[in-house]
Amino acid sequence: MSPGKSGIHGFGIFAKQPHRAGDMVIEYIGEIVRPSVADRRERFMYNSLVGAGTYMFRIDDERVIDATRAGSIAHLINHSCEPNCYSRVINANGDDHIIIFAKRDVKQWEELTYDYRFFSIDEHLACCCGFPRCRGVVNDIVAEGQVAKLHVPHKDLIHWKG
Ligand SMILES: C[S@@+](CC[C@H](N)C(=O)[O-])C[C@H]1O[C@@H](n2cnc3c(N)ncnc32)[C@H](O)[C@@H]1O
Repeated sequence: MSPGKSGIHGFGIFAKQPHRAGDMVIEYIGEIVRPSVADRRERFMYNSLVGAGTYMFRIDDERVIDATRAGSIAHLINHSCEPNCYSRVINANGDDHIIIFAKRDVKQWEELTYDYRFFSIDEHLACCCGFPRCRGVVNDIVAEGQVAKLHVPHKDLIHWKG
């Protein structure tokens, strides 16, 4: 794998060798922190770095991998709504690992991508993947829709019957 200028955003990661569907491609490595720590770092430290993206991978509600200052080049993999890779949490000997697998056969020098399923009901990140089925945002709009249904606007409570 090799970093290079991406057609999607900034720098991305390109396959030096072809991969077969299902191959393990790379592990996403970094420092494991609580979501509150990741939020603070993003807001007060990383947002001020010129041209920096977000190098955070949310494992679950309690753990985020911060790959900004430590980790593998996997942190440069861009998002696509029609990706050639996907991520999975794999438990080995009691430790969780984020592994990026090939979703289909990947040709040499293709840019590697996965679906970030970025979750935020406050912030929408416009997607530049350029694929025909691009949903327009990097966000996971299905999950957001489910959470949004649980949020009843205050004005609706006046006539709310439960
Ligand atoms: C982990 S970085 C990926 C590497 C990034 N391209 C760079 O040069 O630093 C994640 C950031 O890249 C940008 N990004 C990745 N995929 C994107 C996409 N499909 N559309 C728009 N921005 C994207 C967003 O700013 C996101 O926060």
